[in-house]
Amino acid sequence: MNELLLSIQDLKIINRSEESHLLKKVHLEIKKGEIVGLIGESGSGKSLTAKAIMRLLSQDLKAKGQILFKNEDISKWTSRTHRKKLGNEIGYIFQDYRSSFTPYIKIGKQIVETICAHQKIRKKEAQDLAIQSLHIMGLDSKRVYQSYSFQLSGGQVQRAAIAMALALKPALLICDEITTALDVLNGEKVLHYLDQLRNETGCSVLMITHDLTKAYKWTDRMYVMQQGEIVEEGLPEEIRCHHKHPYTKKLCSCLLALPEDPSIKKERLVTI
Ligand SMILES: Nc1ncnc2c1ncn2[C@@H]1O[C@H](COP(=O)(O)OP(=O)(O)OP(=O)(O)O)[C@@H](O)[C@H]1O
Repeated sequence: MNELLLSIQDLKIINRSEESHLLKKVHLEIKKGEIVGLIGESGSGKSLTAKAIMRLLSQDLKAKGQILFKNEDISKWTSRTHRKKLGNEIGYIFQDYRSSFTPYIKIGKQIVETICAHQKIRKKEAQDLAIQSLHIMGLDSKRVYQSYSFQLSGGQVQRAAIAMALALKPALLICDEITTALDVLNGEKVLHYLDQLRNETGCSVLMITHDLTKAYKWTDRMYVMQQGEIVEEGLPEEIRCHHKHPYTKKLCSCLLALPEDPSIKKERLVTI
């Protein structure tokens, strides 16, 4: 678990038109096989960090600094290499999961096309892989395969989008708020599957979330972001119990209940 997969050093993102700094100084590292959490309030720069890793920033934004993936400077990738790496090596599950699918093409067809675009695989094998991935996500795989995205609930589309990203078994999976559209049970199932996938394939995960409880439970290490800067980094237990930054303290104090905290039940009993 020691080999470095991704290293972000001194990342700054500038809005060209306003000359404002959206990201000020971001340092972040992900080792092979690690699940790393990126937490912070809305607008703090979590998705911009993810888009910078994917080189998917809009034209009006300019990135400075260095991002190394498997020791390669991603800014030096040609467009062809970039296209090859996306999906295959770096998977992204968007916060806006509905945009993962074109509404007028069936889900199954889109997953198969994505698999075939990235892997040398026969269509039949890609179809089987698509069905299998949908099934693993707890979906009625055959029905979802034959459906258009507008025929499914938000949570079902979200899980189909996750299935599509996971089918490619990328080395790094960036998950941007992937459980927000899911109910508690399905959210837990998805995170459990991610953990299982990491154990089986050794892939790494960058888990962007507002949900501190989920980050505590499922990540190996966490970064806390505020107003375009990483203000704290540590193991989940360190962030939870020995945080140093006032912003982390504020975040943690908003938590009503954390699992495995024996004092919580007691307090609740007293209140009741
Ligand atoms: N294309 C853009 N042009 C100008 N500003 C942008 C652009 N994209 C994002 N921003 C701004 O950059 C800041 C960080 O946005 P980002 O989407 O990274 O936040 P976030 O931490 O992911 O928030 P949330 O949790 O709400 O998704 C915000 O103030 C946002 O308005």
